[in-house]
Amino acid sequence: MARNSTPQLHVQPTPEAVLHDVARFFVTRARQAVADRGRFTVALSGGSSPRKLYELLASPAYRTQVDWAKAYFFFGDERNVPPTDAESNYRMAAEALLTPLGLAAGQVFAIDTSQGPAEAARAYTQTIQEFFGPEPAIFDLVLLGLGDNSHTASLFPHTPVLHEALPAAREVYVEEKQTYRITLTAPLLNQARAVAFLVYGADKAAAVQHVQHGSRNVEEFPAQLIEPAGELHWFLDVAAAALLVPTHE
Ligand SMILES: O=C1O[C@H](COP(=O)(O)O)[C@@H](O)[C@H](O)[C@H]1O
Repeated sequence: MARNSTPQLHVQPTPEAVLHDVARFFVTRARQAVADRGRFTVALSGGSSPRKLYELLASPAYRTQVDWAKAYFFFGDERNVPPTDAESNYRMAAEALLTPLGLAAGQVFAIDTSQGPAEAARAYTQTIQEFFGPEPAIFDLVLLGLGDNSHTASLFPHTPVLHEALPAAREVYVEEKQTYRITLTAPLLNQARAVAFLVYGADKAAAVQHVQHGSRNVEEFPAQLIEPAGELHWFLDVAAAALLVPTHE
């Protein structure tokens, strides 16, 4: 598949400004997708960084700008916990965005962890295939975060899922956290029309630098696997961008 993944950098002075930048990008992509294809499909990220973005999207300033009835929400990864658990990516997104928007049940596709990680991954692969039908599963937008160890979604360093060649969901045992997670594979994430990383804070600066400018080593820096067929955007604050060499455009 042709790659179009020269990263487009969007650097803002504060995390709050970055969040507004991503919210505007989200709205633009949602409106464009609905105009072009009649619906908007998005894979949400988890962890701590996106909660404020989701709250912003549900706030009056942004929620009126999207036809949410035509939006379909998936998850890039999930922890192997019930949806009520404080660690659940679904719970975070539901509290901050999905419940406030009052979406219909058929618009939100959570990863069902009730049967264990392997079955969760198998079932989620099937859920995605059934939603997209015979067409390739191409999300209009994939939101991603970046761990300070350069993981993204739940593509963690030195895990077998980094070598998965199929566009699918897979379980992964994360040694450093002594737990399973479920993640979309890099080939599936890379089918997206647009991928947007949201990264802020000085603790992420080294990972940002390694992923973007380090020598290629996907075992150490799994986010280097993200080379989408569509656009690749990095939304950073100055602290997270601090180790990038400035370029003059
Ligand atoms: O574990 C996760 O971490 C990454 C990065 O999260 P952050 O808390 O450092 O912002 C995130 O992309 C992923 O979805 C999440 O499960």
